[in-house]
Amino acid sequence: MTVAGEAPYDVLVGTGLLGELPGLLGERVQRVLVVHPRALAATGEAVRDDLAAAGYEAYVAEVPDGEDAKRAEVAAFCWGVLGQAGFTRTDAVVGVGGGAVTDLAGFVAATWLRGVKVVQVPTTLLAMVDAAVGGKTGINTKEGKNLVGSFHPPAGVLCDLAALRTLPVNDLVAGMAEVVKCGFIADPRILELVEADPAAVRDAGAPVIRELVERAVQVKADVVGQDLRESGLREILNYGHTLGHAIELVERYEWRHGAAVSIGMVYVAELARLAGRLDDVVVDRHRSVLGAVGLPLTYRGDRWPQLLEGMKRDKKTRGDLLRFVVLDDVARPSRLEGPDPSLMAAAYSAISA
Ligand SMILES: NC(=O)c1ccc[n+]([C@@H]2O[C@H](COP(=O)([O-])OP(=O)(O)OC[C@H]3O[C@@H](n4cnc5c(N)ncnc54)[C@H](O)[C@@H]3O)[C@@H](O)[C@H]2O)c1
Ligand SMILES: O=C(O)C(=O)C[C@@H](O)[C@H](O)[C@H](O)COP(=O)(O)O
Ligand SMILES: [Zn+2]
Repeated sequence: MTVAGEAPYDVLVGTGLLGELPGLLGERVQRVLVVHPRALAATGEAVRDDLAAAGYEAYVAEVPDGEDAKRAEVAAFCWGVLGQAGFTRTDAVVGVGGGAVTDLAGFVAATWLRGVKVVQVPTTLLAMVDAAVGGKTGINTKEGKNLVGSFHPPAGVLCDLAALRTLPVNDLVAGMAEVVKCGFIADPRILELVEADPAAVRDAGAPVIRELVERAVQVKADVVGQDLRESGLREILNYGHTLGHAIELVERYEWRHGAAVSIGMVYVAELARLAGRLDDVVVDRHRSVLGAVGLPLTYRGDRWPQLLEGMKRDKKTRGDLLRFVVLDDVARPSRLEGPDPSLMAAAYSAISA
């Protein structure tokens, strides 16, 4: 499918797609840096070798696994490789990995010479349906998630479903949180598919995975195609992330993003219920769908002050005004601005373990 915008690009979903990479890189590219995590060293090197065989001057930058990749020091390491190899504005970066690496690779591409091309090759479910698509790039700081970054859309995205075969089940399940998010904010068919066979969605080889990926990517593409820079509509993709990112911060980035977002969605559903915006049936559906997939629904009850502090740094906050994406119903996202502190605390009590 194609993502609309100033420079439209394709997101390819299928198996055995790596041969499409030169086509997505386009005509003038001479040098390519493949950024990959340590866990995917063999894949990263194979992509580098394929590119070299196709005539590119190809390099690799091996970076740490998971959130450890999203640090300024790691971006600086990648800039060093680009500088040493003499990358110019017609050269390119390829991100091969999960969302942490595609966020980093996108950020490195966005900042090198003020912007060079990036093609994303996501290898986790979460990166396929969310992180690699849409051009949000970034790194963390000790104060919060993704606090440094830019909007830098890729030139193309290759979702090769074969990569999911080696993904640990807990990472597959974490990716399902963003898939379910797309179900709640825009495409209820996703919820029906998950509800019909929750066990299947924990199996990377199940046929339903492809439809779920395609549907979630379509939701994301529709949104970012209209609002790349998050001036309004795009905020709906942040459903569950206000508390979710605060949990990640409190947990020192040791939690999976999807697990934190799952709790964040249950929290904000409870908040919407308490604000009189969402009925019990939809709130309960959050718990049943996310729980059936194996995602967490509760969080420790003794962390409210830290979480509140973390939520103040959410990018949807304006001045002192906390803002949440809430649902008025399934597929009817809306905003809740500056909720009463007692309401926010009560919603926290409702999700406390
Ligand atoms: N830019 C966006 O729009 C956006 C959207 C959603 C999430 N994100 C970001 O994405 C990150 C989470 O991404 P994630 O869930 O993919 O986690 P991740 O990138 O941390 O990957 C999880 C683990 O799986 C390993 N891995 C990756 N592919 C593998 C494979 N095929 N087989 C075996 N192991 C593999 C990684 O090395 C890592 O250890 C967070 O930093 C989040 O903030 C960004
Ligand atoms: O693409 C978006 O926009 C999103 O909000 C998708 C989220 O799933 C993703 O985690 C994103 O990185 C969060 O962005 P942030 O602006 O809240 O840091
Ligand atoms: Zn997310």
